[in-house]
Amino acid sequence: KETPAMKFQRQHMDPGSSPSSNLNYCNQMMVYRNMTRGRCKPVNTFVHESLEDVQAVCLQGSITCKNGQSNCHRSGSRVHITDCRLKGGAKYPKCEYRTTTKMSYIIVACEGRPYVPVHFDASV
Ligand SMILES: Nc1ncnc2c1ncn2[C@@H]1O[C@H](C(=O)NS(=O)(=O)C[C@H]2[C@@H](O)[C@H](n3ccc(=O)[nH]c3=O)O[C@@H]2CO)[C@@H](O)[C@H]1O
Repeated sequence: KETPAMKFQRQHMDPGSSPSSNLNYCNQMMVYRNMTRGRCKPVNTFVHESLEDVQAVCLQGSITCKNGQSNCHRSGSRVHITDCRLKGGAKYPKCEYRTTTKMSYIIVACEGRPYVPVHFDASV
């Protein structure tokens, strides 16, 4: 059974690739990481930093999440991310994404013991 922490890593971690100028990055990765089954996930961010560095975000001060919980944390510095956003005309099962690579602070929600990222809240 996939744990929330494993799901976070499947959906949001991609330390292996440097921010890609590959415009097909999202079209490929959203399929590889199983976010286009049954529906096209509308928005998804991949983080191009080590797992350790992203897990360390949980050690930052607590802030309020979009859903009102207070178990969110913002990264201490900007990190390399790629935002995948479903294109306007895209119709399931043809999930077509716009790939945008940038440096941003990330906000994640953390839970459990060990206290690790389980949800990507936003990039700012
Ligand atoms: N505080 C919490 N503490 C613990 N758990 C919490 C908490 N909050 C939610 N969960 C849980 O997380 C799960 C989950 O999938 N939440 S999700 O909002 O749909 C994820 C968003 C994100 O994947 C993506 N997105 C969005 C923006 C962006 O820049 N980049 C980007 O990738 O879009 C998705 C929809 O927005 C769900 O089980 C919920 O219960």
